[in-house]
Amino acid sequence: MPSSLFSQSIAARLDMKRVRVLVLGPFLALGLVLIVLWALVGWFALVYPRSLVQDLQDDLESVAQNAALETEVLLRETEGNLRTIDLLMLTRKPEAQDRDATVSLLADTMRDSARGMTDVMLANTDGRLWRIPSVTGEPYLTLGPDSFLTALRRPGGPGIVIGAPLRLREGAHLVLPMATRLSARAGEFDTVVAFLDLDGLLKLYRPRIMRTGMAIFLERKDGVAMARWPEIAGLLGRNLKDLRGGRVLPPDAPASGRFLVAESPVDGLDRIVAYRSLQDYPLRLFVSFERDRILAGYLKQRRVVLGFSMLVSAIAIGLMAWFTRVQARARLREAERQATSDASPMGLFRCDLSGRTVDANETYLRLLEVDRASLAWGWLERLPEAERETVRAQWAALAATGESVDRVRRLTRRDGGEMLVALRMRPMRIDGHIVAHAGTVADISAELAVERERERSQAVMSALAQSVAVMMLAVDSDERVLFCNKAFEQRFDIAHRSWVGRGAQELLGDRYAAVRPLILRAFAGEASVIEMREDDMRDEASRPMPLDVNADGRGDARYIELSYAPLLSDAGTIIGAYGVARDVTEVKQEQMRLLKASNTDPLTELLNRAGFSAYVDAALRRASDRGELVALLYMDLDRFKPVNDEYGHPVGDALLKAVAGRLRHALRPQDLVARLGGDEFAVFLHHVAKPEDARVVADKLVHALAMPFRIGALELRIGASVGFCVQWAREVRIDALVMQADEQLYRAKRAGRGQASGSLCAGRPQGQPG
Ligand SMILES: Nc1nc2c(ncn2[C@@H]2O[C@H](COP(=O)(O)OP(=O)(O)OP(=O)(O)O)[C@@H](O)[C@H]2O)c(=O)[nH]1
Repeated sequence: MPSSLFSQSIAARLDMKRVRVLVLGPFLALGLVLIVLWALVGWFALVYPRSLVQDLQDDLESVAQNAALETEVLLRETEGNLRTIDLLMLTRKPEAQDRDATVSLLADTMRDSARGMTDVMLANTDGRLWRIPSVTGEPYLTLGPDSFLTALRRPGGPGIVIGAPLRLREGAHLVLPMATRLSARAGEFDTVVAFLDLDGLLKLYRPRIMRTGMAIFLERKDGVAMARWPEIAGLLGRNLKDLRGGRVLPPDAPASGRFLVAESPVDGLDRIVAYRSLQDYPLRLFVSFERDRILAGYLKQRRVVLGFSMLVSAIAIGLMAWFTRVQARARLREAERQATSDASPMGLFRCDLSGRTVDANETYLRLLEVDRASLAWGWLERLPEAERETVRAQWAALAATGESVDRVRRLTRRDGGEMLVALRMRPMRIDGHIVAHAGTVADISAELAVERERERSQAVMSALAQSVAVMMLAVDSDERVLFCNKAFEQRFDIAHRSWVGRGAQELLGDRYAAVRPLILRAFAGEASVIEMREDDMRDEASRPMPLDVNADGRGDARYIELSYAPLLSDAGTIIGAYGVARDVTEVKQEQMRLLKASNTDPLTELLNRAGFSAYVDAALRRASDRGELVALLYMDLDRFKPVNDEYGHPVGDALLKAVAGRLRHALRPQDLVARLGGDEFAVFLHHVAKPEDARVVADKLVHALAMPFRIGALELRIGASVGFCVQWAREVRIDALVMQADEQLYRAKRAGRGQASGSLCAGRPQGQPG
């Protein structure tokens, strides 16, 4: 496997590991918390109660031991007292022992001073007991022959016996009898009995009861209840075996121990018990505690702990669900970021504060021909080897200072080709601290080539625009000047490039009004071309070039052709307008000269038939628009043919010229005069004030031509017949006018020549203003 692929797979594995840690980390942490929590809960639910019981049993055991010791001490003291009496009695006479003064003194002393001992008596074999001293001589108490004392008399029986609790008198405290055989019979007495005050014994126990629910119970090994605190009425003296569920430890049971009682026969409660056997007496001391009472506190705690644990678990599960959702969203965002980053036409990268690239998209890798394993400084391989270390040091310094980078670098491809790369980098800040850098890399080789090409073509275009004679102007959609060429600058006397940012109106001055409609049409997407006399551009509004009958195409008038078109962006949207203004005076003059030639009679330089027809058409339209009266006069020279015949055509031609001159002289400059052919002439009058004016003009012409003509040395007389008609321009067509005028001419000729005949129209037509 190639080393780069190998390290790439390691990098991928490391990346996956990082992702897994990030994804699973919170779940593992929460899972761990839950495991620890429930382990603690398990310990608390299963182990802790047992240890509670054990601790309690330890306590109970210690109480039992101490209480047993104290009981034993008390019993021993009592036994000691019994032995003392026994010894004393050995020294006394056997008669009337119960009244012996010394023994009585001793007994009294013991009653008063011995701990717990309330009385001492002597017993005979049939179970009757006498106090010491016996005041009455009568037995104080009768136990009967089968009392506990019988055990003393059994051969091999115990040296000392303890009887069941009894009352010496009705209503007196319970006492515990303890007896021993006298070493020597004293009369009928063979036994001395001491009575221990049970209350005194219980007083010993009471301080041991540390809490409610605790009990101390003294039991004789055969099962007889000897003492209990707290007291239970009717219990003492009874054998446990006789109670429900009662049970007695076997004689060979260990001297001490502990156990759980499911249900105590004494009070019917479940108890935890520790016991201790007295060493020298057949007694056991039980210390117990109500199981429910010790667990009550625990159970309350357990409810709290379980509730708390379930709450924590619910929160943890909720958190996990929330984490899952957050992570799903975050992963989706990350995947989206990754995909869009990879789809970006630009290389995107991030580098740390030491300048090492730590993340990049696919475009970056492809562009710089770097593989992910060598991401950190792989791009340096695109530089000449000699430069790499220097560039690396510079880059690291830039990254350390957090400087923004905007530069273009020339890099070498793996195949040896070159590319130009635009590099931009900016610091990433968190709370004002630079934590990393992010940037873009773009291959601008192609853009640069295009840009250079564009610059070149712009230079060419600009040079062309500056060198041509036509004026060029480009404005943006606010009519601010984007460009105007040298011809424009010169014509409008603007300093070079001083037009930058100025408004078209300011630049064009009084010509703006004429140009603006074209600019607006261009903004609307329409290209338009018009020709104007330059003088007219200064008028309020541009208007088409008027038909000037007398214009001869020469003179001072300059003509401009304006063409405007929309200025389009690369995207095809209109961003302004551009226009070209061309001086077309010479072309115009030539056009007018040709037009004039085609419309002019070369001999007389009057309009010919075609020219007359064209001009009359236009003049009639204009007159119609204005609601004017118009008149058409047809004229034929009288007796012209004889001049030709007599003096030749050149004289005839000269005469025709003279006629033309006289006609022009007789008419207003704006009246149209034409030679229709031969010796026929026509005159069109527009803006006739009243119909009769036409007759006046006709008569004036007849009169003008009746005057002799001087041609060279000749004086020639001819005349003219005129037919005319007058009509409201709005109501007549040209051919009708021609017909009428021709008819009237015919009439004038027939009437003897040298006169005018005409038809005048009726009054002003309806609806026509006066
Ligand atoms: N010199 C000259 N003569 C022309 C020209 N054109 C036409 N004519 C002549 O003009 C004459 C016109 O004829 P008419 O109108 O019958 O002659 P007229 O003598 O005026 O006759 P009335 O009109 O009846 O009086 C003809 O003899 C044509 O040859 C031209 O250009 N030059």
